[in-house]
Amino acid sequence: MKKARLIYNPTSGREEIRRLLPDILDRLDKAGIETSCHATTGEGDATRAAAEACERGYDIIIASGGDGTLNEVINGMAGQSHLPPLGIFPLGTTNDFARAMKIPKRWEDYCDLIIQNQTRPIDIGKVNGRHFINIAGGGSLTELTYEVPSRLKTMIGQLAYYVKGVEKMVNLSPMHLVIEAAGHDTIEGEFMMFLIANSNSVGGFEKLAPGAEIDDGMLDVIAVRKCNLAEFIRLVTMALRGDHFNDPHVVYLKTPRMEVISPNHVLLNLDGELGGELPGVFEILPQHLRIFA
Ligand SMILES: Nc1ncnc2c1ncn2[C@@H]1O[C@H](COP(=O)(O)OP(=O)(O)OP(=O)(O)O)[C@@H](O)[C@H]1O
Repeated sequence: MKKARLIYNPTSGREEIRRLLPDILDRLDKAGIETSCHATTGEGDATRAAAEACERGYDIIIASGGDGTLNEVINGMAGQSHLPPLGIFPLGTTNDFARAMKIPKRWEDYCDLIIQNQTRPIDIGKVNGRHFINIAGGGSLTELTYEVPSRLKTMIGQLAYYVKGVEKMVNLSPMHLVIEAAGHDTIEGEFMMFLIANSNSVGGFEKLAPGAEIDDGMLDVIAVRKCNLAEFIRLVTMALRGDHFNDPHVVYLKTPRMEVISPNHVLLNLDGELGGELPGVFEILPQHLRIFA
């Protein structure tokens, strides 16, 4: 019998996990996967629970929640000597990573993937001792993901981000950045935002970093040079179609390692959560984890 640890955020998304849990446990159990659960209690708890599950030698870890919960779980796992494969039930408001990995929406189908032990290796991003699985970024617009209150997300879902996004866009301000990426010349200037993608699905923009592959050992960097609000909105609409790469405001590069410094106070967003601030050394941990996908 295999042993799995299911770490779930009971408050994620529309709180569906409470209803699904007995059926998930039953399906796994019947297939020989004995699963115990840990319900998270607040910030940082999923990280502690995931680290403990590695230390206790579980065969499988499963994270249930949104991108925030997933980020906490991989932060508990990264660097552990015993690294079991990770399953993901994407039950948050935003599930960018699961979308990028084409994780089945039906929980039954995903249980079957776990039961069949279908895994693939994935890279993990790291900056200043913290990890991200999908995306890192900086600039005032990227702050919106942690400014949206959880209650509002439970009530109106993705719409909560659009409401806040419009509010933030009106107040966009540039920052000065020096970007030193391995294999590239130094880039310096005024920027509105920068994003560092590990997968190709970011904030619902599936064509933002089409070249980003989850296991290529590379970070895909997209930085937007200073522009006015009208130009920025035009860029966002171009990004929806994947046409933004030809715009002179957009810097795009691939690198395994990059240092970013700024004289401004720039907060970092890691998978939608607040993740410290610049300066930052971003690097990739190639094929560090295996996920069921
Ligand atoms: N019991 C809890 N009560 C309140 N907050 C919690 C609890 N457990 C975990 N959290 C916090 O909730 C945060 C966000 O959760 P999560 O990402 O799973 O889903 P979400 O809020 O639906 O939306 P999103 O996917 O957009 O982040 C986590 O980073 C975690 O710190």
